[in-house]
Amino acid sequence: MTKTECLLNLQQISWHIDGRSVLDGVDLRLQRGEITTIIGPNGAGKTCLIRIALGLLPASAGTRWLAPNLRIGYVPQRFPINPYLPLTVADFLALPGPSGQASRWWPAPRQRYAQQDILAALREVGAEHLLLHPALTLSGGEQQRVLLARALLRKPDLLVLDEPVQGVDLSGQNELYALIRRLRERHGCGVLMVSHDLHVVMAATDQVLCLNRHVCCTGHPEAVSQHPEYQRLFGTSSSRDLAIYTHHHDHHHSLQGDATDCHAGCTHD
Ligand SMILES: Nc1ncnc2c1ncn2[C@@H]1O[C@H](COP(=O)(O)OP(=O)(O)OP(=O)(O)O)[C@@H](O)[C@H]1O
Repeated sequence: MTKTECLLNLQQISWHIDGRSVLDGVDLRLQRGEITTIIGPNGAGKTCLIRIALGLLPASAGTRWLAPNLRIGYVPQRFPINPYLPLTVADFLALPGPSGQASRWWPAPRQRYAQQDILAALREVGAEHLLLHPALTLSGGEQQRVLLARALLRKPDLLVLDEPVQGVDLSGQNELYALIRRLRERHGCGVLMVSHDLHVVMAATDQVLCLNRHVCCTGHPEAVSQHPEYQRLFGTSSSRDLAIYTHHHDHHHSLQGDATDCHAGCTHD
């Protein structure tokens, strides 16, 4: 595994619907081992961009490149379970998952997951105790852990999460982001996620892409929070409040995340 291995490269992606431009000329590049978070206001095109990255939505223009044989684990915004199906968490995780590409004529082949893999995935996300719970009665944070376990069963090179902390309280959000960081380290995967504001992701992400139909700004979260486009979208108070979430160090970052004035004794914590 190399740190600079590119997993996903979207170039000049545009998407139009009903004569309306939803995404316009968006670039996004993600490396193995890196966490990139897409932020932006409601309707900014975050979910559409994720769906284009996943290949679920064809772009109107631009190119999408994935590393060969890339395995993607996807954690959707909502729990994809029919309310009339009384599944336990174990039943849900045992549903066969795709194990290859769909062709024009045939759906993707599916694979069954072994019991020990299901248990290991649940253990990894701290949700082993939920094995026999009815899937539909889980809390927001429990649902996200179970969906993460499901994504891990694919042994992903790239984890894609659409608003993973939606409906989760603040301490639960911090726990979930810490879990995502641990999974990135343990599996050496890349992570692409959507979030609504930079506040909670500040300490959890390497790169931020601030989207509002086009890319407003992109780079290290600290640098993005100072960018005029970010402040115009989220207000200047939002970047002031970020100070409490910032990790402490004694140098600054460029938009690319490089330390601009790092000296021999400077520190990160
Ligand atoms: N299938 C579709 N048909 C028509 N319009 C669509 C379709 N899918 C998305 N849109 C529109 O595209 C825009 C961007 O939607 P998207 O779901 O990507 O926004 P978002 O940034 O994820 O928003 P939110 O933060 O509210 O989840 C919205 O105005 C939405 O109504």
